[in-house]
Amino acid sequence: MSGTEEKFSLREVLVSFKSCLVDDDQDVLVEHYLKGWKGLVRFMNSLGTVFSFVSKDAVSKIQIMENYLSGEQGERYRTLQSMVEYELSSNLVDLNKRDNHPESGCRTILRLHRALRWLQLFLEKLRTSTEDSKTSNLCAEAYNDSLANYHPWIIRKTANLAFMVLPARNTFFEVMNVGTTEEVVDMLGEAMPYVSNVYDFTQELYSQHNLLDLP
Ligand SMILES: CCCCCCCC/C=C\CCCCCCCC(=O)N[C@@H](COP(=O)(O)O)[C@H](O)/C=C/CCCCCCCCCCCCC
Repeated sequence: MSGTEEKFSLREVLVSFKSCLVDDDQDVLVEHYLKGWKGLVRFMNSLGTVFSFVSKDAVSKIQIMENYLSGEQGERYRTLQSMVEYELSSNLVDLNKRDNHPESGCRTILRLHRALRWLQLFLEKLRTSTEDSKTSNLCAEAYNDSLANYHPWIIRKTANLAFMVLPARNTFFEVMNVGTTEEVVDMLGEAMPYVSNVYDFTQELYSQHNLLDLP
């Protein structure tokens, strides 16, 4: 990582996912949701260029959402609930095939939401891992049980190859900039419920509106 880039901090990511839940966990602030993802992308960038195909995709999806947020209809994109209501009522979502609205907020968030399930599984595996656990195995298991179900063979293959160069658990924990292994494990335990609440809320919202299979 270059000296000018901000260092990853797991604490910051935790704060973002914590602060994106509002109205008694009944809504999610898009700005803070994206901030959480930006922090995670910073972490991934610090792991080297082998993950750049992943971070490029995440960055482009974050950018799509930031453009909506800073656009004329920005207020409609303030929360996930308001975004879904606005885009559906204005016919701005391609429901069956990509057509006039290939980059709707709803489909873009769905891609990140599916990745959040991977993150949830991966963080839990890291939290309960032992000293001899291999991060590459933990990451691959989490991926194959979640996001891989939505990816074509070539992406699954490339992702599984990239996982093989993930650093060892100790190094991985160091890059998180939290402190000792015990402190990392504690912080992961603290972070999990927030990530899960964000995931569960989004899943329920998308399920209610039949948005879980957007093309
Ligand atoms: C506490 C720190 C530990 C964990 C840190 C994790 C950092 C992860 C940061 C970002 C995660 C990646 C987010 C990827 C979003 C992927 C969205 C997606 O599924 N996109 C595909 C579909 O999009 P459309 O074509 O329909 O627009 C797209 O085709 C994907 C392309 C890229 C490949 C995605 C592979 C995903 C692997 C996820 C594991 C990342 C490994 C990071 C290792 C720490």
